[in-house]
Amino acid sequence: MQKTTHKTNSSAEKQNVKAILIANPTSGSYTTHAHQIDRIISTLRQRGWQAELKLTEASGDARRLSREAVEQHLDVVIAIGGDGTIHEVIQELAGSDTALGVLPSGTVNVWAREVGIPLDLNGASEVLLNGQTRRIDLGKLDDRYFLLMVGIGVDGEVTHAVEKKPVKRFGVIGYLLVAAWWGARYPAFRASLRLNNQIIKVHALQVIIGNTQLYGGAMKYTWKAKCDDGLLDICVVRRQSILRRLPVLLDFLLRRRQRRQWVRYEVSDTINLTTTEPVAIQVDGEPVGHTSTSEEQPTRLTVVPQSLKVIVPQILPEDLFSQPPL
Ligand SMILES: Nc1ncnc2c1ncn2[C@@H]1O[C@H](COP(=O)(O)OP(=O)(O)OP(=O)(O)O)[C@@H](O)[C@H]1O
Repeated sequence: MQKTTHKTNSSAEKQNVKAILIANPTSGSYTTHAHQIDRIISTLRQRGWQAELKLTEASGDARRLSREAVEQHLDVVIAIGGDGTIHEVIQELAGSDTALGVLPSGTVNVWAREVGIPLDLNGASEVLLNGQTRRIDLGKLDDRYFLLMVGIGVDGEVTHAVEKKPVKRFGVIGYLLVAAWWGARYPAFRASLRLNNQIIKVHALQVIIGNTQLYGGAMKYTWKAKCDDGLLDICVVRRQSILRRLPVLLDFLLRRRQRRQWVRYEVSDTINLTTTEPVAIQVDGEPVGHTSTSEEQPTRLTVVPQSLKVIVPQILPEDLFSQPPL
């Protein structure tokens, strides 16, 4: 991966930082990391941070604690969990001056992988102390913010199915089994997307609308996306016969150039989407209902430029950011 370096004078800035660490104890690898967290908090305090740890007890707690952090004008909310916990936190950090920091302890940790935050917590805590702060865009699906992407179609169905079934407890393996089942039998859907300057009609297996590039920790559907350019990237995977689906998936997994032939790729800052039948949606990996079939009230996606402060490594993937450091 190509990398670029933007040095900022972060060590001077990062003293007297007021932070809360919000940990999801049910996230993928939390139990194996729990012992490290106390030591990391001690280190942060030694470096002049006011840092307090709170554990969530249920879904929704991370959002509530983040709202309180913004109200108290804290500098940083550190999410200890995966992309689902981050998804809750950004709902309240959006539009504020409170920055998102991450100690990744989820199953896949797409955001951490995307920007190069180390998956070992000591490495990730170094990023908190010596990283840089950037402002990035957030996408919005109706009233809900998203950091990574919205998926409509096969992955929406898979996310909804995993949520309902006991396979969730088998982690990535359970998810892959459900994905294989749905990937083979999913019928295509018809969608209409009204973008800035055009209306496109598609017959698709999958529509991905990305603020960032990485998908599922491995693939890139929206491979041209920049997280601070004021635009969303749209990748429509066209309908394929059942026999063709596996080779198409392999093209994406192996990031082969030829994957481009299977998709329609667009960019826009607004997308009004309708489908002929309701289609399942996932947002940052969370299941969130179905698409609208009504032209009068379409499913609406927008981008909110520069709405989230994030702490990221000094060395970033060069093709993910378009703006200079703060
Ligand atoms: N204490 C809790 N009990 C139950 N669910 C929780 C709790 N705290 C948060 N959650 C929910 O758990 C879900 C999954 O969390 P999270 O995404 O952090 O972990 P993960 O699924 O292991 O990681 P990833 O999304 O990176 O694969 C989220 O929807 C979040 O809202």
